Amino acid sequence: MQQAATIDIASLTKKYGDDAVAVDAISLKIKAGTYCCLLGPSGCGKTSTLRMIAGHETATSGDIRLGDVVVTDLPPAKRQTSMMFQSYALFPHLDLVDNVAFSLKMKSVPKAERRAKALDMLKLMHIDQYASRRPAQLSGGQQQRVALARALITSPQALLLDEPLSALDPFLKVKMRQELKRLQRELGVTFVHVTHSQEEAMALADLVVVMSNGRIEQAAEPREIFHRPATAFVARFMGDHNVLAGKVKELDAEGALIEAPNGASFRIPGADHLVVGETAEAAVRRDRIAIGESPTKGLGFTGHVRNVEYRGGSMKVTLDAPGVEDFTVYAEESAFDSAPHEVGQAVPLSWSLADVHVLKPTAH
Ligand SMILES: Nc1ncnc2c1ncn2[C@@H]1O[C@H](COP(=O)(O)OP(=O)(O)OP(=O)(O)O)[C@@H](O)[C@H]1O
Repeated sequence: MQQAATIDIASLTKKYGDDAVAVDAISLKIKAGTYCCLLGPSGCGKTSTLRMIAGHETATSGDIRLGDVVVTDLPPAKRQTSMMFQSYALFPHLDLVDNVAFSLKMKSVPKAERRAKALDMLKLMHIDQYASRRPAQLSGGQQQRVALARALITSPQALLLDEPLSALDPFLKVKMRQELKRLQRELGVTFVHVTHSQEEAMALADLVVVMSNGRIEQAAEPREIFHRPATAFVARFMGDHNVLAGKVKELDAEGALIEAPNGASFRIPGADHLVVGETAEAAVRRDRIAIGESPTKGLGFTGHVRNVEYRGGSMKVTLDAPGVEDFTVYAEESAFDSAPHEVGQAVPLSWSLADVHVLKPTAH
């Protein structure tokens, strides 16, 4: 059984050249035995962060600790981490046992011992029956299991995975996702997994780290990210909220009234950082909005239906209104069917104040 280590990242920065800041002074603690997903759109800095943890990229400034050891300037082989690459990077001319045993060979572990250990790892990944095959004789999912076995054979304290599921078809993706979770649970090792898929991060992670523009927007458990997105970026990126934005017009005991451009106004709950005259943002869950019920003042508006899509079990209704961009409602299928709405139709939308969540100002 591997020993897990806490990964402690302090003010870590990566610059490529003089002005391209890929990772901008991020700090993050990933406790030992955590399944952590680094999530964000292309170019947000997640791979650079992972590669700095692995030692495949140098840090421009800041520190990385693995357990009690500052590893920032150590070469990859000295870090007790192991990385699994997107391309699997298997040796085509070696059978599975030799592929998996390769790093032990580099460490001069005797042949019988390294082959026995490789076979154990293939058993752990449920592919020992193919031990004498070469990678080309395996499916994509099986090749990935070999790559995982190879990454785990050195008993790393942390396993680093760069988009490990992106090459698989959707069915296999879900199956391998369950395998990764099982493996992490059984081994108890710290996993850091880079993905651009919200669904993948929500399904796998104990800790989801949402990144944008080289910074961390929010690091929290999946349910916290879903129910309480910290910023407008997280609310929009996770895709289950609408963001309402405008200037604070009035503050009272119950909250605030914000005025969106073009005159629409909305009520939001109170928050310490709200100041009259300054910009405020709030999120409303897409599945908590009623279509067809006239709103209480400030808790809804009248929108024009722009598009209706079937999602299976619910409809995705996109609406436009002055001062409101890209407003989306997930309407339960039978409710929608009992009062269907056509494209172009004007419909009242409403929600309750309890379903409005105030967002923090975005960090940049
Ligand atoms: N070797 C490099 N030289 C110069 N710029 C780089 C290099 N590697 C990455 N970058 C830049 O740094 C930024 C962050 O890249 P990074 O690969 O870390 O992002 P990412 O979130 O992993 O993106 P993706 O999901 O597309 O892989 C991007 O703007 C990218 O263009």
